Amino acid sequence: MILNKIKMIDGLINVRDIDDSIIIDLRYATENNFLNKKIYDIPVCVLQLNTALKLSKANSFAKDLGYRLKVLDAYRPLSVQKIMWDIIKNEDFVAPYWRGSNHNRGAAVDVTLTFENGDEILMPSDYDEFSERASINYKDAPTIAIENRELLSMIMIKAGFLRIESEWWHFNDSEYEKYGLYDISLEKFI
Ligand SMILES: C[C@@H](N)C(=O)N[C@H](C)C(=O)O
Ligand SMILES: [Zn+2]
Repeated sequence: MILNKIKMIDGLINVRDIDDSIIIDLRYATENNFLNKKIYDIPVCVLQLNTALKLSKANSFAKDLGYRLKVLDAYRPLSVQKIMWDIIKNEDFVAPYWRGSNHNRGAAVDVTLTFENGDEILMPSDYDEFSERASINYKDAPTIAIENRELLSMIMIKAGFLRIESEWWHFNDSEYEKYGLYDISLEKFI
């Protein structure tokens, strides 16, 4: 990887430029999401360079254990945060656009784990299932699902991320405060 050859805008880069072994399935670039609406024009996974390097490290840890990381969301332009907020308007599930989300900084990722063949492992809830089952404290799920949730958390924390209480799939870069909120279109990164 030659870092000075990578296209970078405000510290943000295309994750594919540093690691092509991470599975990327940006759900908001499809209709397979809680809005049933495609709100990203193109499926480009963008993060702050240092956040992307941490994610790559997490993917290596996962591979050492026989798994792979699958990214469900990464950098989200601020104007898309407003679209989401206008539909949901519930701070438990969507950060208000005037405060911004760590996704708008390119310093948060939504991830799960897959087996080596790419099949997702069982978790206590679906992605973006906004219920008590999404909480990292939810205990009334099959033991294997709880173990899988904790394995994902162990991998991400070891790589430099922090978890949040309400969503098992969401991880903030521990250094998210270094970054601003951006409204750069995903197309700029291809
Ligand atoms: C919408 C959901 N995937 C999400 O990202 N929620 C958090 C709270 C956010 O908007 O930052
Ligand atoms: Zn998230």
